[in-house]
Amino acid sequence: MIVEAPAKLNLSLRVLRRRGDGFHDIESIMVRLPGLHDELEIQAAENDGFSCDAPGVPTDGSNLVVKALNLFRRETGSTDSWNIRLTKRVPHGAGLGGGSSDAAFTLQALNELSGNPVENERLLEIAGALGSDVPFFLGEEVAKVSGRGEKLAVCEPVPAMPVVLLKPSFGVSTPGAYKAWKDSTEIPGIAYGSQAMPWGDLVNDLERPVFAKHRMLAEMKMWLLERPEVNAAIMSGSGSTMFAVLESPDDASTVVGGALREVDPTLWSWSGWTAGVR
Ligand SMILES: C[C@@](CO)(OP(=O)(O)O)[C@H](O)COP(=O)(O)OP(=O)(O)OC[C@H]1O[C@@H](n2ccc(N)nc2=O)[C@H](O)[C@@H]1O
Ligand SMILES: Nc1ncnc2c1ncn2[C@@H]1O[C@H](COP(=O)(O)OP(=O)(O)O)[C@@H](O)[C@H]1O
Repeated sequence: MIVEAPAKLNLSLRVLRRRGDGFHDIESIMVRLPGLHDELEIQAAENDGFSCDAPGVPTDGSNLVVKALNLFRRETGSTDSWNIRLTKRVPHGAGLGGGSSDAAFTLQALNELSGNPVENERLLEIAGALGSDVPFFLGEEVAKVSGRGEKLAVCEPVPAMPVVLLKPSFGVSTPGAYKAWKDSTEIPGIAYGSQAMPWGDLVNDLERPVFAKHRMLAEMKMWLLERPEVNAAIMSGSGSTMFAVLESPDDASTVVGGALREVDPTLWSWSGWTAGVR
């Protein structure tokens, strides 16, 4: 079976409080990016096998795909062997949820290939044990999430938006971003406030700690906001991807070209649509 595991964007991300268990309560509107996805090839085999083509992504038991397989086995008591090949297209440490998506779609595919022994509700619980972002990928294309991110609620429809993604060569550690949130301060002159969109507000409370550590992300945001083609610009999740909502999809190459010339010639970029009603 070949499965596509799409990336996500956080259109809004509010950090409410630090909890006793070390996690933070959040509220976030998350959308899938249907055009940007990893690929998982999962086949029954004589012996277990796992490979991943991306340097820097672990291929041992710490890979979220392997963790998902192990949890699925523990849940079902199955001793079946699987060969899993992961082709990464979503950059990691990027705030795009690539690893979480891989985990969710591995769980879903294993369940399907095994004749659906695990009920949906339970699959969502297992997903939550793998990571706060994992349940989202088992739900709708757009959702309002809360708790540490594992509670899903149906969201008012969000229109699909043309976006460009710009990711510098470095990644950002999610635990590090949350840890620095409480005591972080704003850089003067940088716009952190909500950006009103017809469907709601675009905002990210993790910009404050992450920009304090990576000033170039704050500068990239301001550069994007100055472009006439850009309606709004914000960081996704804990970064390091910045995304811009465009006036028109035809503007993508102008914005990406300008960013490569004027901001960072090594930027990774992607343009396409978010999920939603077009
Ligand atoms: C910030 C977000 C926004 O969608 O995405 P990414 O930037 O990672 O894509 C998520 O909250 C990331 O979720 P996820 O990547 O699944 O995090 P987890 O594996 O559950 O947690 C990793 C670590 O991040 C911190 N963490 C995570 C989620 C949360 N609500 N509060 C936290 O404090 C904790 O220190 C935790 O040990
Ligand atoms: N299948 C996977 N894909 C990507 N990263 C993974 C995977 N499994 C484990 N990881 C580890 O998780 C880290 C965060 O990856 P990822 O979920 O893609 O980023 P983000 O938290 O920015 O959404 C990576 O740097 C890597 O070390």
